[in-house]
Amino acid sequence: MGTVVVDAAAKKEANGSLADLNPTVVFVLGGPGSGKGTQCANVVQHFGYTHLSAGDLLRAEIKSGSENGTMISNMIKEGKIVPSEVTIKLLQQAMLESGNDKFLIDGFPRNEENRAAFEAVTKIEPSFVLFFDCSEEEMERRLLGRNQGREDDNIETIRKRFNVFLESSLPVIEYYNSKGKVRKIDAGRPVEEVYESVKAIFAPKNEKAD
Ligand SMILES: Nc1ncnc2c1ncn2[C@@H]1O[C@H](COP(=O)(O)OP(=O)(O)O)[C@@H](O)[C@H]1O
Ligand SMILES: Nc1ccn([C@@H]2O[C@H](COP(=O)(O)OP(=O)(O)O)[C@@H](O)[C@H]2O)c(=O)n1
Repeated sequence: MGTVVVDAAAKKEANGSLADLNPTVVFVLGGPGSGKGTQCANVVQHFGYTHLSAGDLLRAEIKSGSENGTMISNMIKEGKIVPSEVTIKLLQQAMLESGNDKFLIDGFPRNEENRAAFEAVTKIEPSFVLFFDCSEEEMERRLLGRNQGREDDNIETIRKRFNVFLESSLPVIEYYNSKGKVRKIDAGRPVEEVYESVKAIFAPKNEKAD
């Protein structure tokens, strides 16, 4: 009971401060292994955004020994999407702690529940949505070669993640597309070529970025 009260108070405080911040948010979406994290690192270097990967925040939460750790770990091993409440809280905290007001939110929202809950809780609308479009064949090759020791980068979980992407995440991209917010990138090319396209979206016209 005590925990619930503390959580509600923390949530209220986080929302108040986030609303004051009026942050710029870009959602970075695409299938597993499409290169979201790789390209976000480039954007951070050149355009001053803070990169928040929902997956990284969830993995850090497991490592921190949080009471949700086991549940999150089991969901990630199954390629399932963790309840929005958990992920949104981590995103809100990370945004407030960053000291920045420009964010690349990577791998979120991954389903309709994520999308609607984030909008309802934070009142934040993304400026636009970067969509890394890549074939499953290429994504599978990249995930199997990623070598980060991730428990979900095995062929069985990869197939489950692809299904979740098709069934739950693509509809979110379609939703934003209907609002004219999607910037689609052909992510099947080499890293440097993909970045050229990404850069063109962030760089103000007639100005050069490194
Ligand atoms: N354009 C690319 N061509 C080839 N390999 C890539 C490319 N972009 C990323 N990779 C590699 O593919 C793997 C998955 O990329 P990552 O950025 O982690 O994807 P995501 O964040 O979408 O899951 C990593 O090992 C990364 O080095
Ligand atoms: N919004 C999110 C993002 C990730 N996740 C979980 O974290 C896993 C890994 O996501 P990730 O974004 O780090 O990695 P990729 O699947 O994109 O390679 C997903 O398969 C989900 O189990 C989630 O539950 N909710």
